[in-house]
Amino acid sequence: MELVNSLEGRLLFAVPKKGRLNQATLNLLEGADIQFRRENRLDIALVKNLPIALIFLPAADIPTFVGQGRVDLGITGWDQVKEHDAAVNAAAAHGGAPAQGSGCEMITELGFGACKLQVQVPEKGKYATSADLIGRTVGTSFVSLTADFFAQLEAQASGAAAANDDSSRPQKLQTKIVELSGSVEAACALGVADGIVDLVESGETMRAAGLKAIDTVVESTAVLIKSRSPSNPDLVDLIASRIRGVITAQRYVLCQYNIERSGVAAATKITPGKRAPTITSLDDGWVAVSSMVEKKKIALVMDELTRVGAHDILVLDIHNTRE
Ligand SMILES: Nc1ncnc2c1ncn2[C@@H]1O[C@H](COP(=O)(O)OP(=O)(O)OP(=O)(O)O)[C@@H](O)[C@H]1O
Ligand SMILES: O=P(O)(O)OC[C@H]1O[C@H](OP(=O)(O)OP(=O)(O)O)[C@H](O)[C@@H]1O
Repeated sequence: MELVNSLEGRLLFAVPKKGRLNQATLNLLEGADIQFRRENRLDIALVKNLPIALIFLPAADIPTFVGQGRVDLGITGWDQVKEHDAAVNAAAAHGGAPAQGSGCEMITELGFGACKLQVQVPEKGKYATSADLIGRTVGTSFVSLTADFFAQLEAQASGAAAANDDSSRPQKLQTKIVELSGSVEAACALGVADGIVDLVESGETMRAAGLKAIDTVVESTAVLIKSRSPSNPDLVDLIASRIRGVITAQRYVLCQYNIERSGVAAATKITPGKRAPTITSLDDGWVAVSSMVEKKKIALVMDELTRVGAHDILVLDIHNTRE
């Protein structure tokens, strides 16, 4: 109770308490110098160097807390935000109200937790397209997105205008959606469902279960989200800017090289930098160039730089950045 009282005046920031997004989120917080010590089993941690409290929650619940404005900021999967959105809109439609959305605003993608929510069916089974599953049973943890997806398919199949908003979800879906909380891939083999809607990253889980993907419902990455009216907008901006800086540092390396002035135009085409390269004059008509390069492209960039006459090419890790 004492800890709950000490939340007064602090920006509340929800982070995944376990699962796929937990470790990458903790690394991001460390990079953004958000210092805290989490007591054993406690789901609230006070940040030592900023007026922030971290709230450790399941990734699936974070859009609810942020959407209702109970928590100011959150990190979760875009799939979870869209699922919450779909659930809120379906509930509003059920009560006869217009779609109102989840109340979560995306600030930035975070560059980890990439996966796709996909329709999957047995590899050697009789279903080839998602439309073949209309009227059948589909297992998923994402019941609202799945219901919307099949509502659209059913509307298209019945010749009705494509349903773009959730309020046009038919009262009674022909397709039966079965809610499963995990190990969804087991549902087809065990006869619980004809197809599933589940997350795919490498595809290993899917293939091991003898399934194949036939459609994509949502493409997802981890995102930083905020509520519509956060308690301290300046602090939200500060955190967003620190986090963007860390993400950029993770994505880029600094490439430095020397080249004769006559080769600079060709070389800086290869390394244009994030904004522009830094060029410093050296003696004897040579220049030193320093430029940010995407980590995943650096080997090719070094090959090309060598080809246009660059020397002494160095690649340095970037610890942090700020725009
Ligand atoms: N294989 C994956 N690769 C990349 N990101 C994933 C993967 N699986 C899940 N995610 C992302 O991580 C989020 C949380 O999934 P995760 O399975 O870790 O949840 P969890 O909180 O541990 O819940 P559960 O108890 O249902 O497993 C997902 O919503 C998705 O955005
Ligand atoms: O395509 P892949 O790389 O194999 O990843 C996909 C799997 O990862 C997630 O599950 P997770 O392992 O987090 O456990 P869960 O099934 O308990 O949610 C997801 O639900 C899939 O099952």
